[in-house]
Amino acid sequence: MKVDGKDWRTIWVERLPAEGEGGAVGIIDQTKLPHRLETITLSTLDDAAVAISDMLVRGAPLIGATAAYGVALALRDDASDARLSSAYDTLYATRPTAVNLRWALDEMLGLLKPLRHAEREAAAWKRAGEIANDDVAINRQIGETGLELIRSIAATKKPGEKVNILTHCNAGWLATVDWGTATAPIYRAHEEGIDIHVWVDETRPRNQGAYLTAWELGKAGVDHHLIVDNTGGHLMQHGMVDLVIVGTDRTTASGDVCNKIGTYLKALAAHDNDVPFYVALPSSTIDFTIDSGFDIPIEERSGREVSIVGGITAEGTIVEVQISPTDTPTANYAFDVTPARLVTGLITERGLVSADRAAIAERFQDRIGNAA
Ligand SMILES: CSC[C@H]1O[C@H](OP(=O)(O)O)[C@H](O)[C@@H]1O
Repeated sequence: MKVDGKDWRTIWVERLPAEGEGGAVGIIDQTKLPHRLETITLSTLDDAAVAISDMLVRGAPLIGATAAYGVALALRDDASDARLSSAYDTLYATRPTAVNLRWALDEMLGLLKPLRHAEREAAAWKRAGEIANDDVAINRQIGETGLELIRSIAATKKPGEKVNILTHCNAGWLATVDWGTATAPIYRAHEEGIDIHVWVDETRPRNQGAYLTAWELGKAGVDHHLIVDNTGGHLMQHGMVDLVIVGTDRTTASGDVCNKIGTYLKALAAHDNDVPFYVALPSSTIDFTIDSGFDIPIEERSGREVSIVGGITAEGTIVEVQISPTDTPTANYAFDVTPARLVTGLITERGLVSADRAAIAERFQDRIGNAA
């Protein structure tokens, strides 16, 4: 995506492995946004694992791509079965909810295991690059699918009226290699000159909406307003939301959607106010091995994320402040599950799909066969 005239991806190859020197990838350090656009270099397996667990990179597709490169980085000096297995386990343990992590690691292991050790490192870098490039193409296609949805709503508007879209957390290009999932239709509609406006949920406690989505949309010139998480229901009651589009970290074979905490409450409000509630996702985010969303592991993160917020002072200093009493106990569930019955449809790289087992199976039959 363009930022101040420069094309960016969230992750890129800085150096392919050459004689005696290992490869390296660059990432945007998303913990520094929106006030600093900083990059860092990952040159080891542990660099990649920490980048995922500490959320320097986050978002299901980007987690998958980073893990794929993490496997490639791991094979620099040792491409043995034991090293491959330990790399898988190290990366798999970083975060439990986004299924793209498992999908990418299974892709890498399935490719590399049968190869001779001497062939593995180069093959890993090649496959990781394909996963990253495929993500960009798939998200672009998700954008085309969602664009038709937005276009159909725009056709019902009077001149000067905007299509109002609400999104939760960050399912933007920062959550993927590029384009995003929920934002891909937004960016395509913006490119097509459709008059859109986005309500951006701040998305406590890590504020991916305030820190990341607001930054993305601002840089892209998309009209938007940042709102506190509890505003969405009020807006929907007053006809101020035409469409909700969110991302997902794992969607089941029956269409249950696991996404950032608070998504379920938005879906309830949308259902109660007859607002279309869509989920944008690549098929790599569908877990074909489970039906119930309640079988998805829900990450619990440090309570520090609840009681402390980061920001910038008037002098431009990045600070963190404690918002609760220092001894206040906290609970920090990072995701929730929206049952398929509350999902209007899935915006995928293969078009719109109903959030039900039969429709998903029909559209992705070829993927089911490969499921673990
Ligand atoms: C396109 S996946 C975006 C998805 O990932 C976010 O979670 P996190 O920032 O914790 O990785 C959030 O659930 C987004 O909807």
